[in-house]
Amino acid sequence: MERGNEMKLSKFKTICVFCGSSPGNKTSYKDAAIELGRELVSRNIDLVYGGGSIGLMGLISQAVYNGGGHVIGVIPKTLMPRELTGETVGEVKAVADMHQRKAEMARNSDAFIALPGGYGTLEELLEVITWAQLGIHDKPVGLLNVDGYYNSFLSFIDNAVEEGFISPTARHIIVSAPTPKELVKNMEEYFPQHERVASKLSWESEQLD
Ligand SMILES: C/C(=C\CNc1ncnc2c1ncn2[C@@H]1O[C@H](COP(=O)(O)O)[C@@H](O)[C@H]1O)CO
Repeated sequence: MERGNEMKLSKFKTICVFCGSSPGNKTSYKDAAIELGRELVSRNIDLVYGGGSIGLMGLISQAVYNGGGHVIGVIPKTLMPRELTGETVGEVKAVADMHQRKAEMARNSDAFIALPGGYGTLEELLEVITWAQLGIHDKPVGLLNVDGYYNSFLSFIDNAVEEGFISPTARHIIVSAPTPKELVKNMEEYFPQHERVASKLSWESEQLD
């Protein structure tokens, strides 16, 4: 490696990224997916994602793959036909169903990031937040708030805290930032503050198998 071009080190070896199977309407969403992919490569972090080449999923996986990074796509067998998911770059892990997919994605990652996306992304994001709250894992969960896409979601969460449904310490589970660089840095500094309902060990055989 050339002098002055050393790879930045990260405490994360692998990050799981949830993101839209659509590209969204703004160029900034597509740019952010590519920028996050390049940020992972620059820090030597492998990508775990939902597989396929459609929407933001395709852009981030291609960016990591083109940069020489390792890409692992975890796809349920029913979504494997190319007309649904497109071509997949890198390693493909076929799983039986959506539940096994999320467990497999979680097991193989040191942290999670959600880019802009729709129902699928929100469902995946909320599940890993809930798992963190319960103490199933203590991995950082990051929200890449591109162009304020997640402002209304974050306001909703703040309102849930105000209304007494989410504890202020559990609000802290969500780490958010507007750019990939800031987000990964904030996630590197994350330290859980919330009470865990059960220990990680007691959940491991239940949830992540
Ligand atoms: C049925 C649709 C697309 C099928 N293709 C998908 N291939 C792989 N993974 C997918 C697919 N659709 C959703 N996912 C997962 O959910 C997230 C994206 O969902 P969103 O609703 O677009 O936000 C993504 O992280 C994948 O893990 C048409 O949707």
